[in-house]
Amino acid sequence: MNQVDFKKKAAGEKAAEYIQDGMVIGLGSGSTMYWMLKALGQKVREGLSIQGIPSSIKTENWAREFGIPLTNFEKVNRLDLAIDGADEVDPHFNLIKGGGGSLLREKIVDQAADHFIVVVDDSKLVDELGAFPLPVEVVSFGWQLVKYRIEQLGCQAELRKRNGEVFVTNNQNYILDCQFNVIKKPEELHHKLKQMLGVVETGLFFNMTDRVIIGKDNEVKIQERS
Ligand SMILES: O=C[C@H](O)[C@H](O)[C@H](O)COP(=O)(O)O
Repeated sequence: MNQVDFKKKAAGEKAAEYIQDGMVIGLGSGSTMYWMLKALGQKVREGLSIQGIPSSIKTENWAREFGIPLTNFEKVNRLDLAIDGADEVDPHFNLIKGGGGSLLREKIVDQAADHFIVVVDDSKLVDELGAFPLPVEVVSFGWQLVKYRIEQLGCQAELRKRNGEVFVTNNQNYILDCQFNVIKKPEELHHKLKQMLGVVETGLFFNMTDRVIIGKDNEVKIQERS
């Protein structure tokens, strides 16, 4: 395991400690969450009684592999806690998410929770968002037009591809990765983007995070919303 994975593992395992008996948990996506899910699976085997709602097909598969009981929004309409990774975290707890393409389901799950914990390694901490290209989920029809309009806001947008093929989200949409370099006003940018027909959701998460658990070289640091 490399040093970054080690930090992700430490943050993910720490987050699992916040899960209490009887809770319904939002299960975020990504490689840091893998470690949280693995640790949670162990707790379930030891007798912890919880249910989770996964925010991606990959997370659902991992949760099943680790024996985590699952539920869905047909059965519950609020969650006690959501835990999720992030691609960037600024000092105000604004986030960029969606590096793995799961931002829409993540936002639905994370917003439904009473409390929201973010798990990251320390490379994700930034002074200002925007060096990481902002993922924006768009409908496939007319994506070129949406790309053109987004670029008028001052970024370079690129249709996400994986192995030469267009990347399709779990919701059958496309992702435009928008290189802004610096995002001065995340909330304002989010609203501008959401007004564009064809934009489904943005990877900007704000006013949601209560706690950030950060895996560092030899420790795990916890920052709480002040
Ligand atoms: O779509 C993916 C999610 O927003 C992830 O939570 C985010 O990309 C962080 O992933 P990782 O923990 O693998 O760096």
